[in-house]
Amino acid sequence: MPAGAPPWNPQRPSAMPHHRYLPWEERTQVPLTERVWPTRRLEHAPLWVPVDLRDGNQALAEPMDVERKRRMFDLLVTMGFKEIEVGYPSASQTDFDFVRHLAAGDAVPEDVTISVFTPARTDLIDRTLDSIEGLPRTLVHLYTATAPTWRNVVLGRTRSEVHAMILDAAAHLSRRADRHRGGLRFQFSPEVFNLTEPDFVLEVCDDLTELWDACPDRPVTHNLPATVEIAGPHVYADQIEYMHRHLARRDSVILSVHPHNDRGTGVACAELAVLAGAQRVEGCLFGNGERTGNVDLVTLALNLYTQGVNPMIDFSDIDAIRETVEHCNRLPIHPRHPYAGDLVHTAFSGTHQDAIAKGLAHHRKRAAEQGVDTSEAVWQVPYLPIDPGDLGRTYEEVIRVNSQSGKGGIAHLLNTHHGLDLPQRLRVEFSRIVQHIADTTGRELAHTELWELFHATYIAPGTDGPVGRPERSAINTGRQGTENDPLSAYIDALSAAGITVAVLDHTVTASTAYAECRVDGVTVWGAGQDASPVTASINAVTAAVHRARRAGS
Ligand SMILES: CC(=O)SCCNC(=O)CCNC(=O)[C@H](O)C(C)(C)COP(=O)(O)OP(=O)(O)OC[C@H]1O[C@@H](n2cnc3c(N)ncnc32)[C@H](O)[C@@H]1OP(=O)(O)O
Ligand SMILES: CC(C)C(=O)C(=O)O
Ligand SMILES: [Mg+2]
Repeated sequence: MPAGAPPWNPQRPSAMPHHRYLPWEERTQVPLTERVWPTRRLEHAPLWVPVDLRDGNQALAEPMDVERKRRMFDLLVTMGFKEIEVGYPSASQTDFDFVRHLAAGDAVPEDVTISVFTPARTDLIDRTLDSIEGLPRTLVHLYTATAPTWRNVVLGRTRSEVHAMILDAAAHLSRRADRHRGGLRFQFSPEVFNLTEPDFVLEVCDDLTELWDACPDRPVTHNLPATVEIAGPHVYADQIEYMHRHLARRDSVILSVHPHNDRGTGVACAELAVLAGAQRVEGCLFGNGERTGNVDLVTLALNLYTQGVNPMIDFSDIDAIRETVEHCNRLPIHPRHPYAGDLVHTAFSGTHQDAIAKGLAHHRKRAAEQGVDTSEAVWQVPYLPIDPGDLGRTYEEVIRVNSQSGKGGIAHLLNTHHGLDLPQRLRVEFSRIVQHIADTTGRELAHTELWELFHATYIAPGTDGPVGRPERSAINTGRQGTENDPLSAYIDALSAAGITVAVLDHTVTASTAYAECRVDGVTVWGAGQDASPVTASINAVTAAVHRARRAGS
C-alpha cells in the first residue's frame, strides 16, 4: 500500500516517473482569496473570435492555401462571427497574400473586424502593417511570451528586458498605425499568461493600455492565453478574475481568453473564464489548433444554446459547417465530437433507445397539446441534450440497432420508417429474433433489414404446407351469421378445413394487422397488410397459421 493511500484503495502504484512533473502551485500563484466566479451564471454570449486562419492554420501539416482560407473565411462570416483573425502575414507569403486578397475584394462585410497577428519584432510588424493597407476595421494583435521559462530559455531576456521589448514594439506599432488609413485597434497577448506572474502581466498590460491610449470607444484587447494548459479550469478562472478586478481602465479593456486543450479542459477553462469576467473568447471550430487544439468554439457556443442562451452564431446546418472545416483543415472530425460528430445523436443501447423513443413521442404529444410546432416546443427528450433538428440533422440516425439494442429501439425504427406499430408482446418476441441475429453476426442492422426480417418472419413466413391463401369465397359466403364479421367467417372456414384457430390478440393500425393466434395448440404471432383492415387481419391470421404449422412440423 503506498504511503498515504486510503485503505480502501487497493491499486498498485504506477512505476511511471510522476516526480518529474511539478504541481501548478509550484509554478504559478494567484493572489486571489475571495472569488465570485463560482456564484455567477452564463447569461449571454461573449464575443467569439475564431482563430482558425491563424492558430488553427499554423497547426496543420498542410497549411491552407488562399482558396481554402477564403472558404474558411466565408464560412465564418456566414456563421455570424464579427471579429476574425485571418492570419500571421509576416510568417508566409500565403498569409500575406490572403490579407491582400481580403483588402482588394469585398469579402469583408461592414460589421466584421479583421485581426492580424504579429510578434514583437519591428521588421515583422512593418510587414504586418503592409499587409493590411486599405483594410478598414483591423485589429493588430501583438504577442510576446511572458512566462519565466520562455523569458529565460526562449527569448534569453530578463523580466524587465521583456517588458521593455514589448513596449518598444507597441510604440513602433503605434507610430506605424498613425500612417494607416482606416480605424486600427490593438490587441496584446502575453503568451503563456497562465504560467506568468500575475503582477508582471498587470504591469505590461496596464502600460500598453496607456501607451495605446485606450478609451471606451477605442478599447484595447488584452488576450490572456492558456497557451499550454497546465492546471484545472478553476485555476484559470482565478487567474482571469484576478486580472478582471485589477486591470487599469477596465472600461477601456476588452478582456479576452485563449484556452488551449492540453488537459482536455479547454471548454471548461473558457466557460469558467467568462464567469470570471472574460468578455471575448478566441478558439477554433471543432477545436483544431496547436497540439490538442484550441478551445472548440462550436462546443462552447452550443453549450450556451442548450442553456437557452442565444449563441449569436448560426449552427443550423452543422454538417455543412463540418464538411467545410474538414475540407479546409484536411483533418477529420471525430464521430464522437460534441454536437457535430456522426454518432453524437445516436443511441445503440436498449435503455437509451427506449427512453428516446418515449421522449420523442411525448415531445410530439406535448407540442400538439400546446398547439405549437415540434420545433418550437421546449426540448426535454432523455439522452438528447439538443434537438438534432436544430442543427439541420434528421431523426433517422438517432436510434440504430445492434446487439446492445432492445425492443423500444427496434419498434421505433419499424414505426418511423415503415409505419408499423407493434403490440407490446410482439415487440418482445421480435426483439429476441433481432438480438440473436445481431449477436451472431456482430453487426448493426439497418431499418430496412429489420423490416425485411419482420416481413419474412411475420407477414410472409412461407406459403409451403397445407394452408394456402385464404379462401375468399369461404369468407364472402359468410358462415354462421358472420356476414358482418369476415374474420370469424374465415376462422370458421379454417376450422371446417381442420385447422383450429383462436385469436388471442388482434390489433390493426395503419393497414397492418397483428394477430396472436393459438393454432392447433401452438401460439404464434402473424401480421398482414392491406388497405382494408379486414383483409389485413385475415392475412395476419393466415400468416400465423403458416408459422404455427411450420413450428409444429
Ligand atoms: C502561441 C503561438 O501560437 S505563437 C505563434 C506561433 N506561430 C508561428 O510561429 C507560425 C509563424 N511563424 C513563422 O513563420 C516564423 O517563426 C517567423 C517568420 C515569424 C520568424 O521566423 P524566423 O525568423 O526564422 O525565427 P524562428 O521561427 O526561429 O523564431 C524564433 C525567434 O523569434 C523570437 N521570438 C519568438 N516569439 C517572439 C515574439 N513574440 N516577439 C519577438 N520575437 C519572438 C525567438 O526568441 C527567436 O529569436 P532568436 O532567433 O533570436 O533566437
Ligand atoms: C494568442 C497567442 C499568443 C497564442 O496563440 C497562444 O498563446 O496560444
Ligand atoms: Mg494559441
